[in-house]
Amino acid sequence: MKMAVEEVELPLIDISGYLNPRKPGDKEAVVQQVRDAARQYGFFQVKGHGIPLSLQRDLLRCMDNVFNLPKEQKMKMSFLDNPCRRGYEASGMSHREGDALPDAKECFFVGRDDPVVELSGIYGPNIWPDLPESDFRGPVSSYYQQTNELGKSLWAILLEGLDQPAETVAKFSKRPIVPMKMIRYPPSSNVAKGQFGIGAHTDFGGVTILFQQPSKDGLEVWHDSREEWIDVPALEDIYIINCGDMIQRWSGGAYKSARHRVINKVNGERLSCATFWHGDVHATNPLKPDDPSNETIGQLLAKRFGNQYSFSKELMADVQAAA
Ligand SMILES: O=C(O)CCC(=O)C(=O)O
Ligand SMILES: [Fe+2]
Repeated sequence: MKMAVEEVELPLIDISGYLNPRKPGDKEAVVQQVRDAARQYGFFQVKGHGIPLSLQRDLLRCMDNVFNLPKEQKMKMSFLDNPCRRGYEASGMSHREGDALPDAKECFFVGRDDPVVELSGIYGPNIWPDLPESDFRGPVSSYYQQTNELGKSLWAILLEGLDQPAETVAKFSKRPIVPMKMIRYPPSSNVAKGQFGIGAHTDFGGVTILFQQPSKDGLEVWHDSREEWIDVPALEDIYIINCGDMIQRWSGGAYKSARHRVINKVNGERLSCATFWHGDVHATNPLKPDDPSNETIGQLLAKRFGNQYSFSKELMADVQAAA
């Protein structure tokens, strides 16, 4: 393993100047910092994001509540039995190429809560654990809404950084696909040698909004030109934002989709929650509106998850037929 000569830190950007500008130039300053970070790292830390600390703490409590349910109760909510891949994923169920062992993490997925299943489960209802409203569904739903809004604002900032009007985001946010994944990593002492909390990967799509349990370090981001992993601290009220493969592709490589992984560094469990803001299923690259060969978000999604889920052929047919 290569030793770092000097510690590199991801840029920390206060985006409140964009969300609530007080004077001329506030928005532009944020756009510029985000553009630089997305170009250089594909990842950055964010404060001034507007998500209340009390809601973040509620979310942690809800994650504890669902993951502490008995194993049989969790397995009854298995995402493999759910038409929309919502619900529980047990430890050891996802395996990344090149890794000796499957990921140690367990997850719980929610998404847009639509009443009926559509498009092979791209849209549809969530599954909720049998817990009082205030111990899961209520706070999780509010948190989901808030990160949804934040995702849209971040997209607007990223688009402005590519000399697009912020309104361009409206072209692909009528009914955006926004899966949210709550994650629990086992204590480092329970993880086998060679096993990662989550193995090295890039995120598939648009903007990822990552919440980490304060002081539970573990995330590492690959820095291409330095050829080393950068440690990302888990700090209270600081979000980690990154660009997925679709953004890298759409921006012609201007913004990076960086590889990252999690090795739980602490002795206790580590909680995190990632919201993946992709966009409308039939939307194409808003930066090249006239390119007829552009794939839709739904097609890219079906392709990427082709080898992971059996439903994917059906999904591909559905997104094609409806396009
Ligand atoms: O838990 C984390 O800190 C990162 C999770 C992640 O990279 C993912 O779910 O794609
Ligand atoms: Fe990721």
